[in-house]
Amino acid sequence: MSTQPIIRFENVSKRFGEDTTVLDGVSFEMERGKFYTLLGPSGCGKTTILRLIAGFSEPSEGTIYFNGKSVNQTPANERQVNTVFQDYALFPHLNVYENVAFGLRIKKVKKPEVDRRVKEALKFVNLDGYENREITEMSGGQRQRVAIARAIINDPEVILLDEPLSALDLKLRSAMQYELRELQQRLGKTFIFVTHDQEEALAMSDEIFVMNSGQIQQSGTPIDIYDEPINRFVADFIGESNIVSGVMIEDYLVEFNGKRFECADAGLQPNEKVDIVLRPEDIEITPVNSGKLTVTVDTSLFRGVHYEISTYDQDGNEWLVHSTKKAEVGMQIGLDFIPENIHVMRLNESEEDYDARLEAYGAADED
Ligand SMILES: Nc1ncnc2c1ncn2[C@@H]1O[C@H](COP(=O)(O)OP(=O)(O)OP(=O)(O)O)[C@@H](O)[C@H]1O
Repeated sequence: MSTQPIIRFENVSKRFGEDTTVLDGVSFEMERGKFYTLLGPSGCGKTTILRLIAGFSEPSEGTIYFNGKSVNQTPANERQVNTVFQDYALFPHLNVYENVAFGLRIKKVKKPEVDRRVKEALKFVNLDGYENREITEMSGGQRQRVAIARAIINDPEVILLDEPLSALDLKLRSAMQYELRELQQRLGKTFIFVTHDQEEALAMSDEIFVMNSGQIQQSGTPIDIYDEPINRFVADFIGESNIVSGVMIEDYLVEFNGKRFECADAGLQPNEKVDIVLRPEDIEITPVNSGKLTVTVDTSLFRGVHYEISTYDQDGNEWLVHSTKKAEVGMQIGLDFIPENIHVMRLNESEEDYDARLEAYGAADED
């Protein structure tokens, strides 16, 4: 099997008119058989990337490759791609069988083969026996599965999913997250999933592309992105964080909150201004005299596994802590953290420079 990326974007931009740049020189590669998630706030360009891959839209600049060949001139119906839309775009006047068979009917596939493939696709999504049901009689989760059966029936190499879970209630949504992931692994196809829900992205993906304003800010495994965010935007978007400004005094020594702390980062300029991230679950509560910072407890909420404790320091900055220890509101406490959990971020570092620096200094591997 080919080892080249199944999809490659090379400097792809998308503009509408003179003033609207929706994608700005985006480059990435996607491997066969992986679950990718495009994650970012509303309007950052996620759907635009899906539309370009599907061939519903053309790049203003740059090249899109499938299996190493440019598809800039390839019409949508000749691409090895199928899309599951947010509202599933099922035909309400057709039953389950006819909805799933639709793509094969268009291709004039013979009846016995249509029968066989529809049955197979429905079995795959655990809907065998539902052939004659009307779409209007199916629940949200079942409709989702019909949409997936319809998407896989032509055996595409890539399946695009544009916020397919956003219409479902919370409980069904997490069940479907699990189901989709499991289905992708059974199928072994490349899935490209769009969401603005970071927990969903972390739970489901092999790789996440975090997007903002038409650019990919960072790509990597959920753990990489959570543990080593490249900048303030990614740190803030992926999970709750304490983010403060600081100064890198020298390799492995950083200053914030008026104090100096040992850290695991290196390869920056002496006295370079940086942003610091400390995750709430990486902070320990201690007595005042043994903490690295002294704070006052503002609120404390019990969240089942841990307390979510909001505190503030002498300058009024908030420090959020997740701890199994209880802390009384109004009390002064100490906060402790290990050097490896102080994440230092350069203010404007490109992903390539960032990756090269981590490789050179091994900061990511020390904990
Ligand atoms: N045909 C168009 N003409 C002008 N602007 C457009 C057009 N299509 C999309 N846009 C703009 O492109 C930007 C990106 O849109 P896109 O749908 O890719 O975002 P998104 O990240 O998928 O957002 P959401 O999560 O809200 O769906 C938006 O600001 C949108 O208004």
